[in-house]
Amino acid sequence: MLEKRTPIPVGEAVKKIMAYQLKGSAEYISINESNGRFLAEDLKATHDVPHFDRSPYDGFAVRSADTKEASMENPAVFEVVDHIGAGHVTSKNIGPFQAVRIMTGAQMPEECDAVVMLELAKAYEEDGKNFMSIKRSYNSGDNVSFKGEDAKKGDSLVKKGTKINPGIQAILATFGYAEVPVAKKPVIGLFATGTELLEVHEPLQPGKIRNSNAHMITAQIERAGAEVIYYGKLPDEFDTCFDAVKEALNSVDILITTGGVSVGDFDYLPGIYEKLGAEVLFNKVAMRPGSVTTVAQHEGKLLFGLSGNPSACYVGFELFARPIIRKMLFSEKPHLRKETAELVAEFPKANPFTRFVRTAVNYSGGRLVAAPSGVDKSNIVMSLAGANSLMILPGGTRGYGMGDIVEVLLLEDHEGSEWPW
Ligand SMILES: Nc1nc2c(c(=O)[nH]1)N[C@H]1C(S)=C(S)[C@@H](COP(=O)(O)OP(=O)(O)OC[C@H]3O[C@@H](n4cnc5c(N)ncnc54)[C@H](O)[C@@H]3O)O[C@H]1N2
Ligand code: MOO
Ligand SMILES: [Mg+2]
Repeated sequence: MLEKRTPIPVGEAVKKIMAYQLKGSAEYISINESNGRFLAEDLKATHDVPHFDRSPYDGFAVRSADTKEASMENPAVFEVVDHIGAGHVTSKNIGPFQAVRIMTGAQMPEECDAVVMLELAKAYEEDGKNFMSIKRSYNSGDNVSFKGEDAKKGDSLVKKGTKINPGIQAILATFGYAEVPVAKKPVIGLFATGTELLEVHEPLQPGKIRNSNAHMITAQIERAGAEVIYYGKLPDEFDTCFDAVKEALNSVDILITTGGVSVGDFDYLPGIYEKLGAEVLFNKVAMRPGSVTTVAQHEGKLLFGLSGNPSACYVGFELFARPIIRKMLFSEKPHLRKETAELVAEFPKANPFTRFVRTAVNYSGGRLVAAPSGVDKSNIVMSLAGANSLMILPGGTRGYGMGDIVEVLLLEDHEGSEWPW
């Protein structure tokens, strides 16, 4: 007899998954490989930056007290007793009315407390000695880049769980992280099920289609920050699928399958979970697409049975698999970021289910506007290409139209949200 499934709200389904404390772990990798990875520790300043006072200009380091009387009519004259570029430190003691020709980035001589830009000084030579004169006065600290101006030792800089970007690369290098503590990428196994599936290089045959889900989900897993082991496609045969799933579970943190999860005669995933003795957390969600998304837990591992229908598969991954992956990457905001946008399309028909419409959001005159990125059906592939977001249209008694303010979940954002439901 056909089993009756009870749909649960999206938020409840996500909560059940997040209750599984799949633990992330850390590893050290070369800074050269760390861009795009997720920090496994808070970053703190381990020393002042810069760690010495330095010149921010090419110019002359002076003692500001010696400049006090300088004016257009009465220039102050300095003997230039040394000449240093960045990386060099003067060994001279700088006395009254002496200066050091200093280049950007070079350490300030101890006695000097101001820098005159080259353009504002007149340099000349007399009797084999170097001099320069200035026509204005300087205050202590003028044109000095002070120790600790960029960061003070102990400052909190970047939070654990943040995705490493080019700016964070600069910080890591500044503090000498040749090896960077990052979250180990969770290992996600992937099977695409379906006797109808052809590999990407195979010519079309009657009744068969190319396996697009495997490539799509692989890219989604990578976008989420995890590592994928693609085990290939499986025919709709119970024993073959059961053995493959059981075996793969030994080597992965999470196992994702696509297809075979609904109520069809060749939809074997529900039977496979049962034979495994896995605990099914839910097998129906009150949403479209992706209503058949099923998640089970077996010996501390999660099994995601995503729909075979491409758009349903895509949405199921983003709402349910992405957050647990991000959690294993130490994110405090593992869910998709939610924003509001103005709808620039018509959805006149009321729908009983909450819909997640593949959407392109864009800025227009300072506002965020949302338009569907193609046909809104779960078996559609083409609308996925232009989707940078999922528009949430709650189920109810009315449709939605131009100008309505809707909520959107951003797919390519790196901030995330703590809990959008
Ligand atoms: N009687 C009912 N039939 C269906 C129901 C239902 O509630 N009662 N739910 C429908 C909904 S909603 C969805 S979504 C699909 C889910 O189907 P499955 O997850 O079991 O997936 P399959 O049956 O294996 O395939 C569905 C569809 O997707 C195509 N597919 C599968 N794998 C791939 C792939 N790797 N790449 C591209 N396309 C793929 C497959 O050929 C089918 O067309 O069930 C409805 N039916
Ligand atoms: O609900 Mo199915 O899971 O739309 O696509
Ligand atoms: Mg099916």
